[in-house]
Amino acid sequence: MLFSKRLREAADASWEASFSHPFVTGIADGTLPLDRFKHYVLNDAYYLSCFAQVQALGAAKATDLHTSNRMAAHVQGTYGAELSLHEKFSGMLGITDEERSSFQPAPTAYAYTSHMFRAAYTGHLGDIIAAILPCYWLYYEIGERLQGAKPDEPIYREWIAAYGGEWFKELVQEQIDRLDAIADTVTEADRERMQRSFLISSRYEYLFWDMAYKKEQWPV
Ligand SMILES: Cc1ncc(C[n+]2csc(CCO)c2C)c(N)n1
Repeated sequence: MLFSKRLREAADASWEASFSHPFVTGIADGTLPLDRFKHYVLNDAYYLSCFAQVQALGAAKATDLHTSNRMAAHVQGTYGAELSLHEKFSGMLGITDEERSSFQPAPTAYAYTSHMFRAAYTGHLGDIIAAILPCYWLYYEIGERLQGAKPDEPIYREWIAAYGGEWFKELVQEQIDRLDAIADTVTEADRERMQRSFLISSRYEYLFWDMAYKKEQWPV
């Protein structure tokens, strides 16, 4: 069985929990209150800037020039996503420069990005791909599921459109193929560590919706 298939099956319960989380279903039917989406956007901007750094560490840890180049190209893709997130959604949601500059990540955003940095600094490229793949792949599956949805709220229609489409599918498949190729060359202990990391990221993806839905803050 392909390593990626083994991971996808192991993560199924937490992915199903993401699909049915009220934040996700609330985007699809347009009932999600905008203040919760704004909490998501602010934390996601922080998440994306860390994600790009982790991808760049992947470029540095790659052992051939082609892979370094592709990982660096993915950094640029994340930058593009971050820019449109800031530009489109900040205007639509009335996020001010002050709000952005004084923003501090909520506990879950901080913990999830710390998990990815841990994989990046302590592991090899396979550990990095394992930690960042749920981000690509889960959003692709959510994008597919939400394609038929036409919420009244234009922001949510934009969000749904961002994760549908062929360009995104190709990026996701590229990282899945990269993970499977690396998995063939490493030890079983490496594969087990990569699987654990993939599962932790999958659980954090669920917690990220929950963080936004509950407008999670630091307790003190
Ligand atoms: C918490 C969280 N998880 C996943 C994504 C989606 N995402 C972020 S970067 C990237 C790769 C290239 O753009 C993808 C798919 C998100 N935005 N926020």
